[in-house]
Amino acid sequence: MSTLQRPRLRLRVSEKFGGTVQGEGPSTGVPACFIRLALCNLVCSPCDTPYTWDHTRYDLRKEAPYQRVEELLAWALDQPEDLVVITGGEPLIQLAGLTELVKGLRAAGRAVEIETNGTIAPSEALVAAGPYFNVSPKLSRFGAAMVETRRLRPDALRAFVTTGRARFKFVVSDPAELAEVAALEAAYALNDISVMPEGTDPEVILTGMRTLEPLVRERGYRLGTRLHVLLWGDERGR
Ligand SMILES: Nc1nc2[nH]cc(C(=O)O)c2c(=O)[nH]1
Ligand code: SF4
Ligand SMILES: [Mg+2]
Repeated sequence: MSTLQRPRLRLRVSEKFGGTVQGEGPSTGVPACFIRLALCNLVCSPCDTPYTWDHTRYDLRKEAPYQRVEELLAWALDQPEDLVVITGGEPLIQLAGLTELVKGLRAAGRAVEIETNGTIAPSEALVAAGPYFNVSPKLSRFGAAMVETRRLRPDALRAFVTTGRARFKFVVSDPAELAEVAALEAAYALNDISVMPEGTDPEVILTGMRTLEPLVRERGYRLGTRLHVLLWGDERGR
């Protein structure tokens, strides 16, 4: 292929690290390496990765340098872990580069999970590349800094459900928020729902799980956690 057909795509990357496990969602505990893409289209106040997007507090020229997709691919394929988690920020903002990256990883036989806030519909090409989508729509408390129409995009949520490769993950800090989860489940026929507590401190996660466990079980959801927080607290790169 000529370079015209296949541009040398680059991605703005916040960090990449291996030697850890998937800490959230259905693959919790699976050995994984991570590529954290920069930039986000939302502005959640409890965000634990503001350095990926908040240019008022961080210098994104330093925090979010460009890297070539081939270089990222070479790095990921050099890691021993079979599972590559692409997170952010919001990875779907950089759709073209993301798609090339996922294609390369899948062609090399890697399992790929994309962590997303569910507001940007995946393209056909991205879905065809074969990642799983861990979709985490923001509830009213977590997304209080935004109007509902910004944090919940009906068309995008439907598009994720239609892929058949999406699982849904909600961060909850008050049991009352489970009613919001149930309303979204009904409105969009969401499948494979896990509910996890909010927090960057192991004690807070554990206490939250103890509170949520009976309520989440009653509703038939999966009790999620943040395993990396339980193990390593707020340490970056885990
Ligand atoms: N170990 C580990 N698992 C994770 N799962 C989702 C993460 C994220 O930041 O999106 C994350 C993370 O930052 N670390
Ligand atoms: S969607 Fe995620 S990365 Fe973006 S601001 Fe909210 S919590 Fe942070
Ligand atoms: Mg995280």
